[in-house]
Amino acid sequence: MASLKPLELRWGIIATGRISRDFVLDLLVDPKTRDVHDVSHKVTAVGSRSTEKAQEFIDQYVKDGAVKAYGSYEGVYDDPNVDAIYIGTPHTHHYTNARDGILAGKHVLCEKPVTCNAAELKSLVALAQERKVFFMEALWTRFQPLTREVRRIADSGVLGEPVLMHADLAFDADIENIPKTHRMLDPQLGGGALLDLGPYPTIWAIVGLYEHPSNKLAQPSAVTAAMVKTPITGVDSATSWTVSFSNGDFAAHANLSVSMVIPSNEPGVTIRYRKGVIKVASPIFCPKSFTVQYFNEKGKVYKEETRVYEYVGSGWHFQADEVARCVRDGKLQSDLWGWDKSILEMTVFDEVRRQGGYVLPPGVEKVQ
Ligand SMILES: NC(=O)C1=CN([C@@H]2O[C@H](COP(=O)(O)OP(=O)(O)OC[C@H]3O[C@@H](n4cnc5c(N)ncnc54)[C@H](OP(=O)(O)O)[C@@H]3O)[C@@H](O)[C@H]2O)C=CC1
Ligand SMILES: O=C1OC[C@@H](O)[C@H](O)[C@H]1O
Repeated sequence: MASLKPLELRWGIIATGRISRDFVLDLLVDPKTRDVHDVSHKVTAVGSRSTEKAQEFIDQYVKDGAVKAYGSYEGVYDDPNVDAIYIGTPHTHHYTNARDGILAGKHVLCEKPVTCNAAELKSLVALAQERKVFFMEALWTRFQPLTREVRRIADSGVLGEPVLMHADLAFDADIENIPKTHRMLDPQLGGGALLDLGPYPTIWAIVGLYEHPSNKLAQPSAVTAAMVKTPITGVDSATSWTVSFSNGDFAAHANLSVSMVIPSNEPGVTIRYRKGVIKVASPIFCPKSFTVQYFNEKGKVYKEETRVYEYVGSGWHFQADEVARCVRDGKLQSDLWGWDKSILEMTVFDEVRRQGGYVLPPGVEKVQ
């Protein structure tokens, strides 16, 4: 039997900031170390607002003289040796970068939050369909083996239906001491806790409740929210919101929260089912373990299991493998993190910002 050659996806990197570095370092990890044999990755171009920065990024991280350095993002969009672009710019640039990449015929993996609002996202989805390119938000947590296993256990029905869940993500962004132009503080860059950290509690609400078979992929029935704003620039320093699902006999709530002023990322995620609990360890964007408790008829824990995950790299490569497989198979969206999920996320964020009174400056939202 002829051996199948792995598909090698050729990546162009848009922007040379922190997350582009992290993503590229994971792209360079040998896929065989995570038992992946059907796809592989190659960085062929890096685009930055400055050619020097692009070259420095290549020299420091990619370490391959054949990689092309561009002093503009357009250079990467137009490079025939690039199959897919990875967008690592600040939130409010995602729409324009993704649109330009799609229009140039590239497949697109775009950092979270994929856009500033649901309208921008829907417009990109329509464009990706029209141009027949793959397009996905880089919600890396969804592709990690731990998350897939949580989903498998929940789907097996052994815990019964979920009823209530909590998911929280906090870190101290040192907002008193960073410049007001930092992406965490500047409203022009979509600053604040919700847009930066909110995708993570949301991914767990989607895995725990939206994707649960009993919900039948019904949209949330209600969203309630509260925001605390920092006087420094007016963006949210902490936000809490509840997403309710109610579909026939199924009713469940997700209590979600984020903060950029607390120096602790506990308590993580707790999904409470009728017959047990799943507790996912912090940090919830890349947890390394989770515990399942099984209840007897009296609601007492009769069995507890903890699973621990280890792999080479930092966890961003799993989403890259998904992109490569989807491109290989001619898919425009992922089955694991499809457009419906990003649209749900951005629609909830629009509503949370509406209730919290967080209006982005004029001109920031390119589609409304
Ligand atoms: N998945 C994850 O774990 C993480 C995701 N992120 C997401 O990635 C995105 C970028 O975050 P991060 O890497 O921390 O940000 P950085 O500020 O470190 O990098 C952003 C890069 O975008 C480019 N850029 C283009 N326009 C601007 C502008 N007006 N202001 C600042 N930078 C600009 C710059 O690259 P250049 O000069 O080369 O053009 C810059 O280096 C965010 O949307 C964030 O949500 C962030 C951290 C972790
Ligand atoms: O995606 C992210 O995850 C980790 C956080 O530290 C970071 O601010 C955020 O962008």
